Amino acid sequence: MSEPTSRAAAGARIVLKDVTKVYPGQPGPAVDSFSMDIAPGELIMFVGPSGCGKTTTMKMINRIIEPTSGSITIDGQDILTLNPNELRRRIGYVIQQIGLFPHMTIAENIAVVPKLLGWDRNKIRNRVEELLAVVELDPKTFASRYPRQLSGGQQQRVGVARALAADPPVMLMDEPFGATDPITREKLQSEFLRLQEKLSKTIVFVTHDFDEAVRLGDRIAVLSDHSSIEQFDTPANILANPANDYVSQFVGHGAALKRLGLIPVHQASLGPNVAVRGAIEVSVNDSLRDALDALVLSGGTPVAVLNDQGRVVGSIDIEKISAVLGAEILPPALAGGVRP
Ligand SMILES: Nc1ncnc2c1ncn2[C@@H]1O[C@H](COP(=O)(O)OP(=O)(O)OP(=O)(O)O)[C@@H](O)[C@H]1O
Repeated sequence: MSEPTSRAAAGARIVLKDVTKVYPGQPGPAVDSFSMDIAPGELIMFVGPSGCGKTTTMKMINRIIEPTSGSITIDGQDILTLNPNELRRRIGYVIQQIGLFPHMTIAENIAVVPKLLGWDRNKIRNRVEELLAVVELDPKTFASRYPRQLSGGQQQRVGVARALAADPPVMLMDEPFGATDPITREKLQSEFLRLQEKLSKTIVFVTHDFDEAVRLGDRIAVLSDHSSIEQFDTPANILANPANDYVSQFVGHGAALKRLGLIPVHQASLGPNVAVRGAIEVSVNDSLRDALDALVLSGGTPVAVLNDQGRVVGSIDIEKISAVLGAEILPPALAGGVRP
């Protein structure tokens, strides 16, 4: 198991120790002795098949489900000693079904927790406007609309804004983008990543989708039945070294390509400058997967790499990409096949 990833953070540390849940009348535990240490500001993905216990594990953190045994602390405080309502106000919660109140406007939906906390009207209004802007919905257009007057993706953004309203240190997200189409989903994921860069919440995020876990997670917990942790590590480490066959199955095909998607071009040692021809070029901040795409389009000819100012700072070819991953990833025949 890897060390928690470091990120200067506003979030809280969450420690689960031997947490078990046995539902009444069930022969075995849904979650069996689950332990995990989550650092402040980490974005942790729970990924696993339907029924393995992801949601049950997550919902014990805000006590929507009460643990049968074990302990959960947030910044050292045992959650069982806190009033559940107070606990839930300190934890943002976003679910796939969104759960906006249909008879309330968007502004009123976002204001639910601040109102419970007794904020004054001005403070609430300012916060609502700020949050709508954060999730890229124009307050003038959207504040007074009702949920049914928004698209699914827009409603999901409101769900995120509502969970952020009281600036909780912890967020729990249960398949939040699961019901959206692939394009909206990718957009919401990118927005969410940008947001997390700024906010550094501690986030537990449940998904079925391993690619989503790779894209978003600081660390991924691959879970099997009873919430058993098969591997808990960074996306790059899981892709490079799946712990067992179960994890390999989850990673699926194309592990090398997925890894390339995580590594920026500037981590490769670049070749000599080449002239920019047409649109086939990449930025130092693009991923090596983008660079590979560009190389396919260029027919294997080295592709120019541009810096933030648009100046050519070098070139990239298949061998430079392969060198970053390690020689074993691309078989020599393939690497040789596209050599210019
Ligand atoms: N209220 C309940 N009473 C009895 N059994 C339950 C209850 N809720 C969940 N379970 C069972 O506990 C196990 C774990 O369920 P859980 O919802 O945590 O899984 P999951 O991994 O989140 O699944 P999914 O991805 O389908 O949401 C399942 O076998 C499920 O049938």
